Amino acid sequence: MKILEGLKTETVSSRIDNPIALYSLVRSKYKDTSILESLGPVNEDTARYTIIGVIAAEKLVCRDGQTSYTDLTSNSTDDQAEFLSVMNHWVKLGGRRETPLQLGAIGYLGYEMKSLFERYDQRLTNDTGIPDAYLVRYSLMHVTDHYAGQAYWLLNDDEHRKAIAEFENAPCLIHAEQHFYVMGDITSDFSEDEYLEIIERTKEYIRAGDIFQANITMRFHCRYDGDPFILYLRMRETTPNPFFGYLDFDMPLLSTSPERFLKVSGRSISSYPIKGTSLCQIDGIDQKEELRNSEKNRAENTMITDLLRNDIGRVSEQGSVNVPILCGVKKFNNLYHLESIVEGTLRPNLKMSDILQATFPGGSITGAPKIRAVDIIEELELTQRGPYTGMIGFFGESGYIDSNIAIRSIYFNGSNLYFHAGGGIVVDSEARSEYEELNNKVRSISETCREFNILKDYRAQIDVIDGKLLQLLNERFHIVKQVGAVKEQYGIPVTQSKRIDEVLDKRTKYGQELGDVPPGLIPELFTLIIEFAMKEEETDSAASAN
Ligand SMILES: C=C(O[C@@H]1C=C(C(=O)O)C=C[C@H]1O)C(=O)O
Repeated sequence: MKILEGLKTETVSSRIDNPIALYSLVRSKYKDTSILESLGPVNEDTARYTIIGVIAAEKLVCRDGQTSYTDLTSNSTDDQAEFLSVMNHWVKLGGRRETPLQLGAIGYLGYEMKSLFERYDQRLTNDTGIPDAYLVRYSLMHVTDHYAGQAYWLLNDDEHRKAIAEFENAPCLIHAEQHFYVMGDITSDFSEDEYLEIIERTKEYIRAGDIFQANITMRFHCRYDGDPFILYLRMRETTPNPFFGYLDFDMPLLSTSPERFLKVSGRSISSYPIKGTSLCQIDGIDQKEELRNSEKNRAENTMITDLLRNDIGRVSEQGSVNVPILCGVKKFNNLYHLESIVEGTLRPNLKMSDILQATFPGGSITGAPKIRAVDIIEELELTQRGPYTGMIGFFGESGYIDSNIAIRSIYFNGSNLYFHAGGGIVVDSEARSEYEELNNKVRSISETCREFNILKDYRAQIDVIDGKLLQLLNERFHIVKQVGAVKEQYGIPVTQSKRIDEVLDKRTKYGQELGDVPPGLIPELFTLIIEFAMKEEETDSAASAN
């Protein structure tokens, strides 16, 4: 099948200054839309652009090693497409536009796409149904440059002018469907003990000399209902990070990643490996210097930085690779991470596939050396990673690429949502603190999901009522103690069968009149209360007898 040619891109300026509101409207009108956002303080490099994929023209979807390419304008599909040749066709490296002001594709390459580049062991199977890769090439996009305070439409089809006019004139409000709920508890595939055991096995491989480091991860899931975009809107508030995105594909994917994988602009290529994690505060004490000086975390990061130098070196001019920052401490919400920067100058005449071949999957989520680490991961982990630890990004037709490492990300298959977390394991890793670190990494996602638990409001009401019940019980037993004292003083026996029968009878009848109290509960509950009350009275008498 003929793949659509990259047509001349036209740039039209836009007055819209609230891209997330625009996106909420875009997704209500079109299929396969997407938004990439960089959240946090705006500067020249990060939090600069918001990129919205508005009208989809082509898509590329990979499942179990099979790639299908669809030309959405004619609705024709080729089920035997070659993933990398389509990507090479879509992205021409070395273009002169060094910003995302160019049409292009948005989407993800999941971790399983690794098998395009190397013969890795394959043991785990896809049990979620999420495609291994999903990329959409757009003929209408909207890009906001927050640093320059400007916004643009990019289009290659005059027909889209009507849509642009409609969006420009629409009220700038966030459109979101009614609800998003999470049902039941979040469960993980490993129990804590199993995870600790896996960490020990990883360390055995390290001691045996197979690897220096492996990034071992686990999956969490729970049931959901409704529109995941509502969760995305909330995550923007709870955990703003520089590599956010929402891909509104057949199975939506949202990312709150802090980590840049690859940026390509003109001939420069860079990667910002993150490795080394700590809560910002432990017992009220700031952990920045602790992390900066942690030998273990610095070693973890340095190994991966070295791996990235090697990977980027494979596509860079000789002598051009350098590391302007090694182990810088950066704050991402409640976490500090060590982040390095590796950059190089691309050799001329490279293709997109050369870059992926040299670097994918990212070293920070595999370990070192990469190939052996990936095989060990396949042996030790319990589930496929899906989009997690792959890359999510923008692939511009003139060669501007910006992408994240798809960590702190959630994918949705219609009934369940899934997210994963993990960390780099080295020889001196302590299994229990690795488990804690992993939980710190998912905390913002799991806590935000819990806010949407369908039972949350009811549970809160029950908590209040239970509080009142407990106070009343406390009052009741306070009086029971006084009764005990009186019985003791006047020699009245603690057990008063007639009174017990009376109380049980009256309470049971009153319970029935109330209507909602289950009939069997009251006699059982009050028998128990009276039993304990008599014990209290007896203890009281015994105490005063002593
Ligand atoms: C694997 C994850 O994170 C990776 C591991 C890190 C670490 O070990 O310190 C830090 C950032 C990521 O490269 C994750 O968040 O799930």
